[in-house]
Amino acid sequence: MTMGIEVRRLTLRYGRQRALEDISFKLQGGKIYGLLGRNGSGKTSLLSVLASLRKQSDGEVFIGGQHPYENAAITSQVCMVGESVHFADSSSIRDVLRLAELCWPNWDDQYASQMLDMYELPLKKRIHGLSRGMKSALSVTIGLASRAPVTIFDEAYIGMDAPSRYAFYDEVLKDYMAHPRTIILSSHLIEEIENLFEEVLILDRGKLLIHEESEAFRARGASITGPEHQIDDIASELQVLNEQKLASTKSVTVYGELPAHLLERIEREGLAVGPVSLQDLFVHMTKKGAKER
Ligand SMILES: Nc1ncnc2c1ncn2[C@@H]1O[C@H](COP(=O)(O)OP(=O)(O)OP(=O)(O)O)[C@@H](O)[C@H]1O
Repeated sequence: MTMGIEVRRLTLRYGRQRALEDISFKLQGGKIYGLLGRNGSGKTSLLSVLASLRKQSDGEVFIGGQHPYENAAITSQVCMVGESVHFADSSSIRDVLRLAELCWPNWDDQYASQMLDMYELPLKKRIHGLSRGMKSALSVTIGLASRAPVTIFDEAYIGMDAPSRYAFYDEVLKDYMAHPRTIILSSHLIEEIENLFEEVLILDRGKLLIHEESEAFRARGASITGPEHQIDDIASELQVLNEQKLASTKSVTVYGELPAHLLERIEREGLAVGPVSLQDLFVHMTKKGAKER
């Protein structure tokens, strides 16, 4: 079962501090979405509103066509997990699983046990005895085993070591193929995870900067390298995100479709054109001083 999400003119304030400002987007659902943004850009705030952990100050949110806040029919269909689980320290992993089973009707206990075996987490272990990485592993286990139609991982895997994270990425894809649903992953480890994203949303200082299919977004970025004067001339017609110079050679990262006459010129003059990673696009677009698009 998949559920779409629609956000209309969403604003969230904490007292006088505005964390999200006039955000609108529509997610068709049944896809893996990446939510990116620098520290403090509003990712957790947005995800908390989607998971009904907070109520927006203005605007509307629809999940499966309904307002989710204090709506049990929807909140039981949404599971958001963060870096560690919010259960009493004295609870055992077994207690946590029993609670999770009560929260999410699609909970798959057998699958949760498989995940716990994979992460070598014994059921009798108590939360206070778990390392940071183990708490993350328990968190992602809950997220995946919830089989919630909207499953949200807010930096949930950040505390895990690289082999555990890669095992999680594999598991997300496998489980999503077997049980298609709407999965949202927020992450700072973009290079590791970007191949999972079908669509990407980028928040910048509380505003939605980009919402696009990942491939289309990546395809808009290019790096062009060659002699400085030629590159400067070409770049003057393009939106330049970044420049690097080494002796008389210059490389620019540009954003936007390259017009045919520039492509011809680049080929004629033997300049090098290469792709730009999603991470590089993100870094250049959200760095301090980057122009608002
Ligand atoms: N409980 C709160 N009370 C007041 N301000 C808050 C609260 N939670 C977040 N904020 C502020 O709201 C803004 C967005 O924070 P949020 O945690 O949503 O960002 P984030 O993108 O998840 O950041 P990070 O990547 O660092 O986790 C920040 O300016 C933050 O200081």
